[in-house]
Amino acid sequence: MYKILVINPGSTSTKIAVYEDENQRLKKVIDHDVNELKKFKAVADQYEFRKNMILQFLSEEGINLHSFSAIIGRGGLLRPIPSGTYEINDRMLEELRSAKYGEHESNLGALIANELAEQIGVKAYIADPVVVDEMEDIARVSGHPFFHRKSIFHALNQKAVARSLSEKLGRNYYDLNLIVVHMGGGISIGVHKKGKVVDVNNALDGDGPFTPERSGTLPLVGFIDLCYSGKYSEGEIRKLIKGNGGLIAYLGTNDVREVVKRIKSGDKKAELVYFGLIHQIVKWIGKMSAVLNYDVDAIALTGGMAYENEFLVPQIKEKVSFIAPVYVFPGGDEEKALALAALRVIKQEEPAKMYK
Ligand SMILES: Nc1ncnc2c1ncn2[C@@H]1O[C@H](COP(=O)(O)OP(=O)(O)O)[C@@H](O)[C@H]1O
Ligand SMILES: CCCC(=O)OP(=O)(O)O
Repeated sequence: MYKILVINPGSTSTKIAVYEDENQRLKKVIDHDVNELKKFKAVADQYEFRKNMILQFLSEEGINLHSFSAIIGRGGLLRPIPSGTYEINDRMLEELRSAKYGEHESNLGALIANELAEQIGVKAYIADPVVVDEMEDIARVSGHPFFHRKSIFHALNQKAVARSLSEKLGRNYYDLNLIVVHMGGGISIGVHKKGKVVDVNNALDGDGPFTPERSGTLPLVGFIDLCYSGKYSEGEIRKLIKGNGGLIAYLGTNDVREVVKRIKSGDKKAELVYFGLIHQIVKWIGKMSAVLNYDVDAIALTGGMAYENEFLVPQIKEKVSFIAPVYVFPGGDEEKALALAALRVIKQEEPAKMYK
């Protein structure tokens, strides 16, 4: 029996799971309050905070770190790479520590997994990091040669949910055209064309619908005016795109449950903003369906927001069901996907890829 520790840091939560072979024994989702995370200037500064939460969870559950056969973390911002399971190496660690390809909480997954694995002398891995790139060249054209559209998204959960959906449909993932909508701290809408994510919004860098904590695509000229207004530092402007954008900017919270509560108590501003967010998600589903010539076999809704059944799921279903049937995978399958990825490698069913 192999015992796997799964570490999944997201922008609004830390998820931890313990697997014994294919079976989930424990899982904990720790939601982070916006004000709690505000204390940290850079994502790397959250390292000890998030690591200690994981160690505290293990200690509360009476689990000895030495009992694990391997540790796997969510993979962060590296150079664009193919889907797969990667053994954590020095190059990867160095690039994540220095945020060479940018800052996101998923960068902490490999760093924490590596430190804990070293302590107990086992291997550490990541799988399907946020930089998995299967985009068609036509989707990279941005509108100006200075800029290229990039594939940065919830690759791990998008792939896991797409496979689960294919199974549910009794079809092969490589024969299907799917739209997968991951709605978490970031939101990505992926076009899965016969097993490849050929187009997706860059969920991190101001592209796509706004989110609980990101601005998504903004009106460009207004944005340039703001950059040159002298009112904001570069850091503040970057934060306005990621961290302090979206629901946080409008309503001061990244918690969709809190927004729903406010709407139900008659808060009209919360209603307008939240319905505006749903409106943007719907527009992106339509736009991405066009990439598939509207030949879409199914649409999947997933991520933490897909638990929201009062407004979000019904409104999206009402507006896009005519394109294809909508299936809901609340939360998603990230921890299971990570555990299975580690198991395939340690059982030698698949070789670990090397990040170069
Ligand atoms: N049961 C729920 N009902 C409504 N919204 C939820 C629920 N659980 C989580 N969310 C919302 O989902 C978002 C976080 O999604 P999640 O996939 O956990 O994100 P991340 O991995 O980026 O931290 C938050 O806005 C949170 O409020
Ligand atoms: C970096 C893209 C993936 C992403 O946005 O993840 P979170 O929703 O966990 O922030």
